[in-house]
Amino acid sequence: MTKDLFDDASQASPEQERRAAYLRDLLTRYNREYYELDEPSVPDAEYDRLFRELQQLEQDYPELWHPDSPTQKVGGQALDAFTQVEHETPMLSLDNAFSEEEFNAFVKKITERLDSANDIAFCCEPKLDGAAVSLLYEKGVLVRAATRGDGQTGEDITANVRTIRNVPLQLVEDFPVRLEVRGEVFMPTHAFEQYNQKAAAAGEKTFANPRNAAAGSLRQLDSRITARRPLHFYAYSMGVVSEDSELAPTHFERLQQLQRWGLPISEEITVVEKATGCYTYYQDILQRRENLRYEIDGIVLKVNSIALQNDLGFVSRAPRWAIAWKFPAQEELTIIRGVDFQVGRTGAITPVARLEPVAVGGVTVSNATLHNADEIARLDIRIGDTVIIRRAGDVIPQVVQVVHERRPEHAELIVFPQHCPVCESHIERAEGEAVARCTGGLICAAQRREALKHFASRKAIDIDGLGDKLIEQLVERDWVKSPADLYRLRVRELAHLPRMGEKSAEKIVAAIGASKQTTLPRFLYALGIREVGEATAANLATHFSELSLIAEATLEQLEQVNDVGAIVASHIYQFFREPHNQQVIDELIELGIQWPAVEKLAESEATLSGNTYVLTGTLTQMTRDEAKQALQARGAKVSGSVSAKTTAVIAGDNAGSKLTKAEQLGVTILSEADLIDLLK
Ligand SMILES: NC(=O)c1ccc[n+]([C@@H]2O[C@H](COP(=O)([O-])OP(=O)(O)OC[C@H]3O[C@@H](n4cnc5c(N)ncnc54)[C@H](O)[C@@H]3O)[C@@H](O)[C@H]2O)c1
Ligand SMILES: [Zn+2]
Repeated sequence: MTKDLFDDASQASPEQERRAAYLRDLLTRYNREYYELDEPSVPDAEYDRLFRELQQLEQDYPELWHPDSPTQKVGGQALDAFTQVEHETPMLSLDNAFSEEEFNAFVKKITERLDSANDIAFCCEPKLDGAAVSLLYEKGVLVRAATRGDGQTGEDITANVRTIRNVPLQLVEDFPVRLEVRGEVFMPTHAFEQYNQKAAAAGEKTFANPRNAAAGSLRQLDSRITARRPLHFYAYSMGVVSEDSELAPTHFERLQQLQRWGLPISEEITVVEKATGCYTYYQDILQRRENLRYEIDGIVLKVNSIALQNDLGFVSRAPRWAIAWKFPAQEELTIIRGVDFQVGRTGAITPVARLEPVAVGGVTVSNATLHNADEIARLDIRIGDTVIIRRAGDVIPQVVQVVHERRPEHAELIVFPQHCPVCESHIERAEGEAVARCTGGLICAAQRREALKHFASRKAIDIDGLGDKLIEQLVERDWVKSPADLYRLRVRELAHLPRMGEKSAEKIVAAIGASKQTTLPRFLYALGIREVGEATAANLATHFSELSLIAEATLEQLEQVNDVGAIVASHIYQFFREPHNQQVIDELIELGIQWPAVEKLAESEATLSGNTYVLTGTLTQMTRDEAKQALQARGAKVSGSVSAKTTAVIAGDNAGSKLTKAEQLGVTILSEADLIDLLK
């Protein structure tokens, strides 16, 4: 087939036409979500790719060009809820470079336009990731602040901006009569993380990233809300300035002028000669990106001479004299392929998403933590979902959001396992706790090392000479899988370990043998039941006096024990319901672990058994501790908080909130005299 020269190759195909229309619609929607709702549904990297694709189509096929195309526009519409502000000169966007080649192309273009011999000086600035604002000062006083809006019309956010601590309300020194300043409002990284933590704890909305946090906080209708958000401002250029003051001939010096008048500017701004200086600056800031106090998505390079800036001028949406050289994106799109459940050293089960590998922040990421079941529910993640992954600094990659519009039809729900993937023990999630845990503390390979260290420790079974290093060696060689295996170790085996002679091996085996003679509280503590410390172990021992009674106790019976609340009771209960744990205990006892019988309180002395008291206020005849001991000696439980289960509150002088609570719940209130009667 011969190619007809007049067959117009630059005609867009119907498919390309449809694609361009589709991209225009999609980007218009993304703009609305990003600029007007402060709630983007895709990461910037995805937006930028689609934007570039549309730009390319419009460039290749001029007939696809459209005045309403997002490529011709800046930002989004100003919201009607705010008073609108007409900008005296438009607030534009910036052209982007995503690589060194693209930056070189920018330099080449301006060098040609300026007819200059490649010796242009550039002002280099970090590209702050927040929201652009215009501040108007009249006679040195901040009279108006506005968002960029669509570049022509912005929103009046004066009341909100006045609450930002480092925005001066009054200028100083030789400021011009009228000055418009442009700059970025952003949320420093640390403040953003703190804010999100607090918001999550209070069940409030969190932000996906500092940029959304800043933009969302800035456009609050109630400035008291903005005041509570940790916002910050840096100026990066002048807008309209009255003629009474002489402006410097370079951009950098003008920033210095702004600083002299009291406006904060970033400490990272410098001037370099030629493009090579820009590379060095790019590398330097990229390397320090994680250590900056705020998030940046690249650097901005501006022709420093104002005269040259004026020669270069503007295109529709951006100046020709500046470029944003973007850093690798910290947020990317990828797909959740599956979820693995990992068991930590303390039995905590962590769901980890297996991802379609993706480059984020310059690193390939193929896993991201999902934290816990609540987080999975909060994000509403399913297997097969397209999600936004964020990797900033040294923090482990996070899934910030599901892109719901890209959910495939058969996306699978994530099912939290009931049994430990390592040891198959039951997984327990205590009420009110976010973390689910494997209950096979004594046998779970994932927890073995820590469980054994605890078992052998001084306050537990107390095996002299069995230190952490040795335990690690034993676990690594698989010689010891549970505490019972310790009692099966032989001198012959041990002596083979590095740096261990026959003598030391004998000593250790002897120490292990000696530990068989123990006490019930020590044994209970050594089992490593969650939240059962030494004191609780001792209370359990005196209350029940026999291990079998503890193992068989109901939740209600366990809650009768001093210092045992509903949560601890459930940990104890679950522990003994796990067959593996029971098996290890049986083995230990078979191997000769024993303890002297614990004296149980005689029936006749346990006059207050089954009762729970709360002590509050100041007693005169005895201290609160003495009262507590006396009550406990009679079999009563002394609790720290009042509930409907409380038998009575014993109120001394100046009793406070516990007394009020008792009154509210209708719990009996006793005086110190009543207490003395009880103890007779
Ligand atoms: N995720 C989405 O759905 C979505 C939608 C729309 C836009 N976006 C993102 O926004 C970008 C376009 O936004 P844009 O038009 O605000 O452009 P931009 O963010 O690429 O660059 C212009 C802006 O940079 C800011 N800036 C920061 N430091 C500066 C400095 N030192 N000097 C000058 N300006 C500085 C200013 O606010 C200025 O308005 C896109 O590239 C995309 O990444 C994302
Ligand atoms: Zn386990």
